[in-house]
Amino acid sequence: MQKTYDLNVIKRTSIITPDQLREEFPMTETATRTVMESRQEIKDILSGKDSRLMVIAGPCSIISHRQAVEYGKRLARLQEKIKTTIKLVMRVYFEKPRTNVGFKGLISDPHIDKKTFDIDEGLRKARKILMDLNEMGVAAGTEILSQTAAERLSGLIAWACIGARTTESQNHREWASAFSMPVGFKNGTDGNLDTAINALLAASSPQVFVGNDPHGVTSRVFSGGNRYCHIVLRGGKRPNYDPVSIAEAVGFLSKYPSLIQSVVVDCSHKNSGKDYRRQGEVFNHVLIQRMGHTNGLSIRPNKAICGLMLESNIEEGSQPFVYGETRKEDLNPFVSITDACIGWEETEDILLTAHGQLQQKSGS
Ligand SMILES: O=C[C@H](O)[C@H](O)COP(=O)(O)O
Ligand SMILES: C=C(OP(=O)(O)O)C(=O)O
Repeated sequence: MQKTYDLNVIKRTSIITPDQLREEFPMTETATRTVMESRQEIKDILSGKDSRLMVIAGPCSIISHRQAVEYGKRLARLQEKIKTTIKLVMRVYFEKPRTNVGFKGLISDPHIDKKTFDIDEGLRKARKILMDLNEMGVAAGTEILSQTAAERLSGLIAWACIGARTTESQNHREWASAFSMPVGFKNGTDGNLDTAINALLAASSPQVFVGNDPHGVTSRVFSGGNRYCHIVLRGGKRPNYDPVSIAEAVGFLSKYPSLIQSVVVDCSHKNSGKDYRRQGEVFNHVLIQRMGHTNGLSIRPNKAICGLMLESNIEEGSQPFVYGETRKEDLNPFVSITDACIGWEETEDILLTAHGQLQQKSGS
């Protein structure tokens, strides 16, 4: 018989199972504490029990252990200084959803050579980075793009995000309904809010879907529904961090009282017009909306704004990178090879200033 399937498959190789990876990098008490406490803090912020602001800050993509740990150390020191007003979560993004083609992140290609695609090594690197960050007390946030990564790493994640390109995907909504951590859904790439609201409705409901058990065996999964799914505004055809757009999102959410009524605003992507230098301006604009009347301006506080996201790296901007041509050894690990980011100094400045303002506001 002529073969009718797999005609475009060149080869298959097996990958490490969730159990095997967890055995190689077992949880520690400190890491467990970081994950569980951070998840609870984030849940409390989302539901309004904790009045602090959540800020998810970190590189567009993680490209090395050295970069992740160096950024994490700085974030941990900063967290100590601003912990009374801001809960920091580090962007630890190992999977990049591309508009068409390109580097898909450290898990897909840890040697960044467009040749080896050593996914086992990528998963090991990712788990080691997450272990080390959690050991340092840094809460990790990541985009979940594949079920494979979710099943192997989710125990180390405090906050997860479903990106603009996958918010409409039924599979991603199903996985989110089973996740143990709060999950943000971005609005669609065109700015569509319906997609994100439908995602929240689906992910907060119990679901039955096909997944894998800890040994990697295909199984039916029965999920309970995730009560802590929320919307992340990232702009689309136009930015959506202005008061009218945020009011529109909050108004839309209010039709579904069982959903989280707070929103997180991504200062990057289409909210900054993909110009990293504008992130600080977007951040401050949203902070004023959240705090309300400040410096003589008459603005009502918008408590529905519970979080902000910054794409920030150790050094600002991005570096020249041609996937498959630029050698990993020639890359500066502290500069982005995907979206351009603000640098550490600016990040620290934005967050310390915000802390000062929030402190002043709560004291007034
Ligand atoms: O945050 C990252 C990018 O915006 C996203 O992965 C899309 O990137 P691309 O349009 O360069 O493929
Ligand atoms: C890809 C990202 O964002 P978005 O889904 O909003 O494009 C990201 O945050 O890295």
